Amino acid sequence: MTGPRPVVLSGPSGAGKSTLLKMLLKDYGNVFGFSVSHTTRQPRVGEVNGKEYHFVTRDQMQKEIDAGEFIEHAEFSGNIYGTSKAAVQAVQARNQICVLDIDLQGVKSIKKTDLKPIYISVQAPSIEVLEKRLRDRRTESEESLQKRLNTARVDMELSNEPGLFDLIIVNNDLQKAYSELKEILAEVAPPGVMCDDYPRLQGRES
Ligand SMILES: Nc1nc2c(ncn2[C@@H]2O[C@H](COP(=O)(O)OP(=O)(O)O)[C@@H](O)[C@H]2O)c(=O)[nH]1
Ligand SMILES: Nc1ncnc2c1ncn2[C@@H]1O[C@H](COP(=O)(O)OP(=O)(O)O)[C@@H](O)[C@H]1O
Repeated sequence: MTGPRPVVLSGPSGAGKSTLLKMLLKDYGNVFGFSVSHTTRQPRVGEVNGKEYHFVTRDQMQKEIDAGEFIEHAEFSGNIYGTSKAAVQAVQARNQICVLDIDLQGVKSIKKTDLKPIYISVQAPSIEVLEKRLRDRRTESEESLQKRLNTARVDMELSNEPGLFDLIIVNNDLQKAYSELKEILAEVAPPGVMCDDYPRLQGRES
């Protein structure tokens, strides 16, 4: 793989990965590009096919996995999620730094590839806070919420494994978490880009 190192964001459902990613892409959307995963889960209200995910059926996804079109895939909370080769190539073709939002199984799979990203884990301050955030988000059924909380407990435990992540961001105060994210991304972004003035200079700040 050539070009700048990609970035992996992982961490429990509800920890704040999508929120931080949205902030990053709003401010630095010409520097970073999101790797749009495939999933068999149903779209949430407001989610657009091809933007947050490529929403596909299990049959369709399994066929593409069998055809070798995925870099990695995993079963999460009763659905398949996966990163296609095309998703990463699309970002790299735009000369952007590729950002992947994947679960812990995805992290372990990506570690076996030659992608060599920076690995960042986003964690909530506690399981209680995580549960409140997930409930307040109102995207999950009680069953899906419980599955996510169970997976989150495992994620919180395993993510502390030395060497697994380059950085663990505890997302308590959102602005502080975002600053920490920008600070580590300065290591992969072109010099000077991650300065606070960049979004304003690009006319990207609201
Ligand atoms: N392994 C893997 N995990 C993914 C991929 N895309 C999303 N995920 C993970 O799947 C989990 C569930 O995602 P989602 O259903 O969007 O729920 P949310 O994280 O609560 O917003 C999250 O932990 C994501 O990081 C992928 O392509 N591969
Ligand atoms: N620092 C924070 N403080 C309070 N609420 C937050 C914070 N970060 C994210 N949230 C909220 O928590 C919920 C889960 O965040 P989200 O970005 O969807 O998590 P993830 O993508 O990791 O599943 C969302 O409703 C979001 O608005």
